[in-house]
Amino acid sequence: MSILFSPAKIGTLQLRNRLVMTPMHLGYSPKGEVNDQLIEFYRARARGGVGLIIVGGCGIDRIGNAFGMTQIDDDRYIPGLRQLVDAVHAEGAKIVPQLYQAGRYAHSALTGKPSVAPSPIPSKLTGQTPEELTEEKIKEVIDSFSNAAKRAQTAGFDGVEIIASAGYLISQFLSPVTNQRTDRYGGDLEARMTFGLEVVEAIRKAVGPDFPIIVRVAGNDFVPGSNTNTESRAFCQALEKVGVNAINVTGGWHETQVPQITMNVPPGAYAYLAHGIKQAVSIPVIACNRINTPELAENILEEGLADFVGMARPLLADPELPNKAMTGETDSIRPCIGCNQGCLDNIFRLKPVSCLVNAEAGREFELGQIPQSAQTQKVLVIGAGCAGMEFARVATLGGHKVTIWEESGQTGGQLALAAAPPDRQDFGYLANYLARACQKLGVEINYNVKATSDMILTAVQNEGFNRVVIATGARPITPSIKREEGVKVLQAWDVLLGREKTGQNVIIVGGGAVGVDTALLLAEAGTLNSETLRFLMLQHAETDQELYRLLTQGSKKITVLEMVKGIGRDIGASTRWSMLADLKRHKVNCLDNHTVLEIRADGVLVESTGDSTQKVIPADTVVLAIGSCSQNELYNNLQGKLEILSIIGDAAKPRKVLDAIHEAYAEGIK
Ligand SMILES: Cc1cc2nc3c(=O)[nH]c(=O)nc-3n(C[C@H](O)[C@H](O)[C@H](O)COP(=O)(O)OP(=O)(O)OC[C@H]3O[C@@H](n4cnc5c(N)ncnc54)[C@H](O)[C@@H]3O)c2cc1C
Ligand SMILES: Cc1cc2nc3c(=O)[nH]c(=O)nc-3n(C[C@H](O)[C@H](O)[C@H](O)COP(=O)(O)O)c2cc1C
Ligand code: SF4
Repeated sequence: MSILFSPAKIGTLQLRNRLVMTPMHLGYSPKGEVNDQLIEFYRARARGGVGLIIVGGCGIDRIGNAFGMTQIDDDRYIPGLRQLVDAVHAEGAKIVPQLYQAGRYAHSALTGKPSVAPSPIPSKLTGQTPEELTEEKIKEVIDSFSNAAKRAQTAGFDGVEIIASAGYLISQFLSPVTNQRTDRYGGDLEARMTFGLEVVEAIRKAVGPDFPIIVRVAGNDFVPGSNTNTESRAFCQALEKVGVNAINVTGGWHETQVPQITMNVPPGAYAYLAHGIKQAVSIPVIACNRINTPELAENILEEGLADFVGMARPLLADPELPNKAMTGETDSIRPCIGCNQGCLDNIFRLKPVSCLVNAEAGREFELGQIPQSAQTQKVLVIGAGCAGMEFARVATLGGHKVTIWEESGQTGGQLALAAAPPDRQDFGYLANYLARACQKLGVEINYNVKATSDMILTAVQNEGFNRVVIATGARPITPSIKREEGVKVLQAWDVLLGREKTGQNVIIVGGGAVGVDTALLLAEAGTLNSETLRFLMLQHAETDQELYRLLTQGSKKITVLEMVKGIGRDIGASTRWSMLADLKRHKVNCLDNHTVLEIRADGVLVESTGDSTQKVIPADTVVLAIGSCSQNELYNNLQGKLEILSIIGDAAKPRKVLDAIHEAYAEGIK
């Protein structure tokens, strides 16, 4: 019997299961309103079987909100909010809004007003200095919280969640780093809790004793000098005393230097934070962050680390995850791979949230169901990378019959390369999902078939294909750099796939994502593996310092050379900083603004863009990571010779997985 799918309560609120969709600010409400896009997004998640939906941050005022945020700061939003509630209720799920005030994380360029905070300490996120809240203004913010909660109740929501995590306003009051007040809101931990507790008390007064209140806390701020799980436990105990019904435990602040939700965070890594809180309170506790499979969720509940499990991005990636888990179809769940490329990176770019693996996310209203074709087409796809497979999946669902020819002996194409560096294995899960989906749908994949134009034309003639899709991807570029004999010159793709071995002194030419990936893979050589680390730690065999050195200092000397300014510029903002920090940790020498002039027997001759000085950097191996070019010859040769011919993914233009998947989806529903 599954614990995850057993009914449970938060206060008076009866839920059909213990899976909670944690809040995501989606950027779907340009004017703060509930609209069809938002309603259909959440309706799909409710239909998918989740127990409770927490609507992503809802602005309680106009000084602490963000772009495209759903607003709950005015009665005029109530009718729209009610429509949202009704849609979710009709699908059997419950729904609460998250009441959001960002404090010094709000940006004046978006709100039009200076941000506010307990103390005027510059924000690491915005670079702006907030205004210190006077006691009078504090009262106004508390009123905004309680008025918003009352509106939520009027709109028919099943409760509210208050955000006291991630470095937003309430966490700013809780932390000694951001709260330097000398009045009753500042000082020791008890005083710093005052604001948060007053918010809860005001809300409780506004909504009455039975309306469920959840508070989202940071299980550890992961900010030097700020609160840890110890202080968070004390806060949660105080929250329980003032009538909070559940605690939602997330990780650290946005400004933390400890990755929170990137691909390198091990699944379920932060469940221990929820457990720490659970040991201190008797109200239900929700564990979250990178809990990306139902099996892991079940395990967390089984081990007693929490009472509920939160998932945000896994439900963006696959709204049907709960239903699929309940019916034993876990292997058809489309996995969230923690890339952030469609979701969080979009928020940083002030764009609405989408998803790399799910082209429908955020477009449920616009797209509806995959249209069923009136006439079944026989389609030949060349290439079983993510573009070819996603096309095949979607076109088959639309009623077509698809055959794929794949040159190699496996599916996934470049996903195998993207998955090769340390902590990037999730790309492999996407490849596995697409291959399984194609297999289940009866897509015929013929391996070890290198298509030529003649073969395609013959197949079209003899086998009756009425449509051909070219999804042949890309190949790495070999630059025309002058080379002397003697230095080993390899392609990054071959190194990543283990087809070629480097020496000990390696220069990587190209500091984009592929160069960074390759450097991180090579930097692992000769470092401690996790099993040995665990053994040495348990035995107290080495000092922490020595273990850190052994984990980060491998056997190779690595230099990354980049012609223009900046390393890893094509990596999304939410992930780039963490990968650059890894390069630094591993002492990878990164030289941007350096052009390679020659590859010589003794190393590489480079010129600095700034002062045009030249030097030779010694190396025994040079690895090329300077980009890729489309494999579009088939398409070019076949143009005009076939009735319906198209080209998708990297074959059309080398880009990213998101582009390949979304383009394939669009082609698939044509
Ligand atoms: C090291 C590396 C890291 C990357 N990291 C990321 C990342 O972090 N995020 C991201 O979004 N993107 C990343 N990318 C880019 C991403 O992997 C590609 O954009 C995407 O996989 C392209 O998919 P595709 O299906 O269009 O092409 P491919 O994956 O190249 O697939 C093409 C397929 O066609 C087959 N094929 C080619 N010619 C023929 C033929 N004549 N007959 C039959 N079959 C043929 C190939 O064998 C291959 O399987 C990375 C790429 C690399 C190399
Ligand atoms: C695009 C995006 C927006 C988010 N917005 C919020 C938010 O408004 N409030 C909040 O508490 N957490 C927010 N989060 C954090 C998520 O609730 C969740 O804790 C995080 O994504 C990790 O969980 P997951 O791995 O299940 O996605 C957001 C996350 C993403 C990716
Ligand atoms: S974009 Fe990436 S991280 Fe975000 S939900 Fe989709 S797969 Fe997950």
